[in-house]
Amino acid sequence: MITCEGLVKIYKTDEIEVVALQGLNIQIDDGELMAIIGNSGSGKSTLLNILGGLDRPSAGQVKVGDWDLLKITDKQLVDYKRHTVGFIWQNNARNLVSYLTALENVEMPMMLSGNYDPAYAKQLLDWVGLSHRLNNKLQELSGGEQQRVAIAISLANRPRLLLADEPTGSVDTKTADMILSIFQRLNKELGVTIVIVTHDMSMAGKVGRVVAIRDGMTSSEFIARTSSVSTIEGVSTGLTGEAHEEYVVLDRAGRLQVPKAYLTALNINGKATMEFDGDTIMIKAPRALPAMPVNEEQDSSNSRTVGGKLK
Ligand SMILES: Nc1ncnc2c1ncn2[C@@H]1O[C@H](COP(=O)(O)OP(=O)(O)OP(=O)(O)O)[C@@H](O)[C@H]1O
Repeated sequence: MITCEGLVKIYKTDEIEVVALQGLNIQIDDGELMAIIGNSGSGKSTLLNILGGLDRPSAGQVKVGDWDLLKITDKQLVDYKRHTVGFIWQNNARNLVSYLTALENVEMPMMLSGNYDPAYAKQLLDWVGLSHRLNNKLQELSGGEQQRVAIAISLANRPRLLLADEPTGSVDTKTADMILSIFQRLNKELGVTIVIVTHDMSMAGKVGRVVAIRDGMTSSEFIARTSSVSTIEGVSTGLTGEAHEEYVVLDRAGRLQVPKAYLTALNINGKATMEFDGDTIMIKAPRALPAMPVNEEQDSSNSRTVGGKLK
């Protein structure tokens, strides 16, 4: 469904250029429910905004279904945003109108896109567990309920791809769990592909695949299996090794990102040696250069040797 290869995003502000994505590769399958994690500033939201058509890539390849988001025209982008992709933000006020009811909020985007379908609007609210709140105004709903309305709205135009940026960022654990189970249900019943950007490691741990982004590139991947406690750069991810296996990501040219903590621990800076013993690849700090041979006779007379020759 989604292919990004060598994806680059550069923000230019006055004289400063920020490289938010520097050659990112990621593949997301049709019907997948997956999460993207990474430290603040690693480029998660930038990636999501590009996939959602809210921001333009600078270079590289980014395809969603049949759409090429690097080459897409402004007119096509409107169509893409209206029909292919749905968005959920942490701050759900962006999606909702407080003086309308939950049902009206879901119906509104349907009307705007010419696909008014009140039965489907009710069905969506039922799926997110709000069939008893259809006619309540948004301001009468709790934060968690409003977030569930936002999920229903994001699906109003039957998108194939749902992008969620910190969807559980402002709700309690119980509501976060409920939101995740709604995602699981929608993914299963509608087959919609769901990409969640999150800091919430417990949420990440409950999806099939987690991709970690570091410095604007994909660094490692965690694939669900059945078991160990994993860490990324010494920070516990909350992804239990019992449930996830960690893989380092290699691009097509064989490049990989080595965590900064490992490089610092080995004092590797700029260069390293790599050895292959038929089974394992070892990356080591370069060996110290062999000491120059010293001519004792000359040494005692305080002369220096260079390459074994007297100077
Ligand atoms: N509109 C912008 N103009 C300039 N720089 C930007 C802009 N948006 C993001 N950046 C920069 O790009 C980098 C990546 O930002 P991004 O918001 O994608 O990170 P993030 O991983 O989502 O962080 P967070 O978890 O804090 O939201 C950061 O250095 C950020 O300062």
